[in-house]
Amino acid sequence: MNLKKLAGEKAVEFITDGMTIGLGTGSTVNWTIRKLGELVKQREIQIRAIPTSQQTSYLANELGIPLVTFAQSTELDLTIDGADEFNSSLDLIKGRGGALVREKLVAAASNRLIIVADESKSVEKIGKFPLPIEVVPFAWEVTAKRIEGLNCVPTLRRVNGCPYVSDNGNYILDCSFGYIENPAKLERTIKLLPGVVDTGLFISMADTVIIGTSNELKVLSKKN
Ligand SMILES: O=C(CO)[C@H](O)[C@H](O)COP(=O)(O)O
Repeated sequence: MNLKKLAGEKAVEFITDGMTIGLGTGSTVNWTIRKLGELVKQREIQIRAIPTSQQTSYLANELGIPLVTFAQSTELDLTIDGADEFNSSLDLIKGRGGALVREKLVAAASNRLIIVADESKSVEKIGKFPLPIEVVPFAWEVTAKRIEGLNCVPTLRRVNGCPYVSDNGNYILDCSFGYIENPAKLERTIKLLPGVVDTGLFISMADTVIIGTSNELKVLSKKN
């Protein structure tokens, strides 16, 4: 069973006619986007979408999903996206796919954030994998040193030996903090450092997580 497909396709049920939605990035939300593309093609639903990456923009264009920008709409009804880790409070780590800055901007402009993931992304404490932090390329070495001072090991993300460059023209540092005891505090601390654009910590942003497990689909919702 493809658990990413299971969770990704389920999320389409939350999209209703006339919505303006945010489309996340990654292999799980790609299933949502493909399913949505079928509905749009069959004229079963009319929506507009803002993509969180070039990659998602290409896929949505290929499927005929109408795209807009924040110039047309500054408020989104719903965003559907993936995650690298989530805990029972629905705090997330995102950004392994490199789209964290736009993903956070789109999520923050949305009335609701739905995360789609397979069960491997569920953790007791976030921080199992390195935390992606997007930084300005200028003086990135200095920024990395400052982040290192917060007790972690930052590694510049590379592709074929060259620094990975995000859609915003920035670099990404993958930072091994180990398990993060207080994600909200860490987020505030990192964001105060010069050179940091944003972090992959998404704290109190997700409303719902749809999880594909080998037995069933599980839905976690924010406790109000
Ligand atoms: O944060 C992300 C990209 O920046 C992705 O949503 C995250 O990496 C999950 O990806 P996948 O669904 O392929 O496992």
